[in-house]
Parts: sequence; structure tokens; C-alpha cells
Amino acid sequence: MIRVGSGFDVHQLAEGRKCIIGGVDIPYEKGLLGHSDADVLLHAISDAILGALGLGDIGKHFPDTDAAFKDVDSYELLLQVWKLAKEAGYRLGNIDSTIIAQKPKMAPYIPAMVERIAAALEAEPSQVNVKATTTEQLGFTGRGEGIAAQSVVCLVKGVLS
Ligand SMILES: Nc1ccn([C@@H]2O[C@H](COP(=O)(O)O)[C@@H](O)[C@H]2O)c(=O)n1
Ligand SMILES: C[C@@]1(CO)OP(=O)(O)OP(=O)(O)OC[C@H]1O
Repeated sequence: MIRVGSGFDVHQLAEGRKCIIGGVDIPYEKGLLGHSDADVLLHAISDAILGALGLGDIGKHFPDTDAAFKDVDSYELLLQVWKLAKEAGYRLGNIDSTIIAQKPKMAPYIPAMVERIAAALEAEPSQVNVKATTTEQLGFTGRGEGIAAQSVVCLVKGVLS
């Protein structure tokens, strides 16, 4: 069986915050604001996995009103989401994701993101694709007010014929 899910997330850029994206700490003058570490890419991927499982979204599983998730490492949330996928008998088919950011330049950090995401999902790096795009200075991402990410995940159960 194959199940597909999609995820989308946005976080505001603010001074005095770390810029953690895809589990990688990116040096930048601003960082992402959220209840958690605001890792916009891992949130989009977590939502895509939960979507494929038909289990809602990360806000349902890890509410931003719960102090337990204040400044939580989103990699830990992704590990918990992946546990649900494994318990349901799924393995990763593939992921494709896009980070939408005018700045900073993501390309140098994408290989490390892919390695970390693949490790969390017990998959090969070749099963995980991460891309980046600007919005040509248009909109909130183009003005550098925030960063968005989207992801599509394919989960597989059993032997495919
Ligand atoms: N934050 C970003 C945005 C883009 N990239 C890379 O640059 C390429 C060109 O971006 P355009 O928006 O002009 O298409 C893009 O394909 C990415 O490889 C990036 O590294 N970081
Ligand atoms: C991850 C959670 C939980 O700490 O907080 P945020 O960092 O605010 O992220 P968001 O993508 O808005 O929603 C999910 C939240 O429940």
C-alpha cells in the first residue's frame, strides 16, 4: 500500500533566535520564531507524514499551548511522528521538500539536512530531496519577514507489485 501526505509551514524571522532548518543550525543574522525551535522544514515534513497516516497535524500531537514543547527540538518531534508511521507498518518511499526563503542561502546546508532527515526516517539520503527557492523578493518571504517550507511524503507498506 502507498499513502501520500503533504505539509506546509511558515515561521516568522526575528532577531535573537537561532535559524534551525532541516535540523541544521544555519548561521544568519535572524532566526525563526515559534513555540518550538520553529524548524519550518521539519514541521512541514512531520505534517506530511501525519497527513499520509491520516493522523492530523503536529499542532494536534504537540500543542503550542503545552509548556512541554516550549523551545523543543523539532527533530525530537519528527522522531516521535516517525514512530507512529513505523507502528502503523510504514517505511519511507520518498520525500520531496521545498524551503521558500529569500535569505539565507540554503544550498550549502542542504546535504546536512538530507543526512539528518534520512537518519530520523531510517532511510537512505537518496530517498530525501530538499530544494530551496526565493520568491524573487515578492511577498513576506521575499521581504525577509519569514520562511516557508512545503513537503510531500510517500509512505509504503508491504511488498509492492
Ligand atoms: N534561500 C535560498 C533560495 C534559493 N537557493 C538556491 O538558489 C537557486 C536559485 O533560486 P531562485 O529563487 O532564483 O530560483 C535555487 O534553485 C536554489 O538552489 C538557495 O540555496 N537558498
Ligand atoms: C511545533 C509547535 C509545538 O511546539 O509549535 P510551533 O513552533 O509554534 O510550530 P507550529 O508550526 O506553529 O505548530 C506546531 C506547534 O504545536
